[in-house]
Amino acid sequence: MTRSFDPSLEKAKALDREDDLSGFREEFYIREGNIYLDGNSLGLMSKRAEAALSEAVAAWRDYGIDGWTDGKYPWFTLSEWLGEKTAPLVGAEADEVVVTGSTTVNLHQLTSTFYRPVENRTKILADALTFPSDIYALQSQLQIRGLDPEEHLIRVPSRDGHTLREEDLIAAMTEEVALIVLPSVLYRSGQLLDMKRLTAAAKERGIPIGFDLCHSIGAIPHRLSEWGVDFAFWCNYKYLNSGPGGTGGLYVHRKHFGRSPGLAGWFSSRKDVQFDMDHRLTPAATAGAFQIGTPHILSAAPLIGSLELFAEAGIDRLRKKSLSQTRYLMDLVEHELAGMGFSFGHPTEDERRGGHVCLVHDEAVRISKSLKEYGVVPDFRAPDVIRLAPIALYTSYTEVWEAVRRLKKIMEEKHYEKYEKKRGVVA
Ligand SMILES: Cc1ncc(COP(=O)(O)O)c(C=O)c1O
Ligand SMILES: Nc1c(O)cccc1C(=O)C[C@H](N)C(=O)O
Repeated sequence: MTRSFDPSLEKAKALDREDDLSGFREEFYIREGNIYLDGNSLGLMSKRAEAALSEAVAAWRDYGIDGWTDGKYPWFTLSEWLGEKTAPLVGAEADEVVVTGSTTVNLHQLTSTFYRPVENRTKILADALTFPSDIYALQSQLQIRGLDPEEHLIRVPSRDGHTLREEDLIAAMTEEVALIVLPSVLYRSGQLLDMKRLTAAAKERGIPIGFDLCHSIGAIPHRLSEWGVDFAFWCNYKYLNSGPGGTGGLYVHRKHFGRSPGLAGWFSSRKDVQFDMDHRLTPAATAGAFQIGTPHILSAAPLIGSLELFAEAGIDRLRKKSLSQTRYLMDLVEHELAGMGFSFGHPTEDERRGGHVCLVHDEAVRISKSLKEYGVVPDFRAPDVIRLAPIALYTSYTEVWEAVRRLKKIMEEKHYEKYEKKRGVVA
């Protein structure tokens, strides 16, 4: 915290007045009186996403089967078209990205494609803090190949339970490692890993490396092609606001174009020969080759509208505001909640934080429930984390200020003590 920090409401209002992105808030449906700080779990609906979904439904109504080739967004090429529009967000070329599948399915696809165990090089390198779905996917990939995950899946431990050290990850990149899969931003603590450094280290050792971008896409800029990242995968329903279960995305560096997909299907095909229906697959010479079956058009459609907003706002401006808002939130926490048992789960430097603030507290589960009753939507992640995500497209500084005011009241009045120390079904 700087000495000159001003915790007043007037300051929050002034920050809103100076904010050149504040107009984007009008694009979203925001529940009156509710402070939504959970856009890193499920982003809010924008009017453009809603319109794009309605347009897709109308195309189905109006064109029937011809919707595959006719209408404003022909379905046959929608996945590639959306990939092209997503590419600037991940720092890739247009044909290195495709919108398809889900995070977990895309990880299965990319592991099936890039994991090539040979002789003593059989291990997959991951970490102890990653999202469980990634671990389950990697464990099952090993099992399919008759390898014991206990022996072949390395999970680099955390020294403090919240963060990872790049040097520990690099030290684990041994000659036994055949594949590396890491998160860009850790889902619980919000730590941002140094993807450039990790990729360079993996390349030096000849190990393919991929990243789970669920908690960074739409929140921070990436330079995947330039860094030489081999592959990446993500969901579009968090910062990209594409709706619950919205179609995910993947990136494959162009040096791998021409590789056969580990999990093939007829949508892996080169478009011009797909309807020849030949039993020999001719994979697309782009990231499109890593699709499997018919695209989920209605689940992808909201992204058409969402990506327009990102093109207009620009990811660099969004990151700048996000850093300013998370810094403001951290300053308020330090100033207003000192001595109340809170600490930050992530490093505090800008270049090592993603888009959310991770508050660690022994009473996290009860405080989270209390916050919800007070109209602030956080999420709780067991055992002791409260995640708070101001979203640059729609959260105001005044809301951040008000959320901390309510949190302070909850702590002062010990309002959380009325709740059971037990998480909800979807926490
Ligand atoms: C980092 C991370 N990886 C994977 C997933 C799983 O994504 P999905 O359920 O869309 O496959 C999530 C969120 O659920 C996540 O946050
Ligand atoms: N995908 C989710 C869902 O279907 C229900 C509740 C939460 C989620 C999430 O996305 C959780 C999220 N991956 C996380 O960062 O914890």
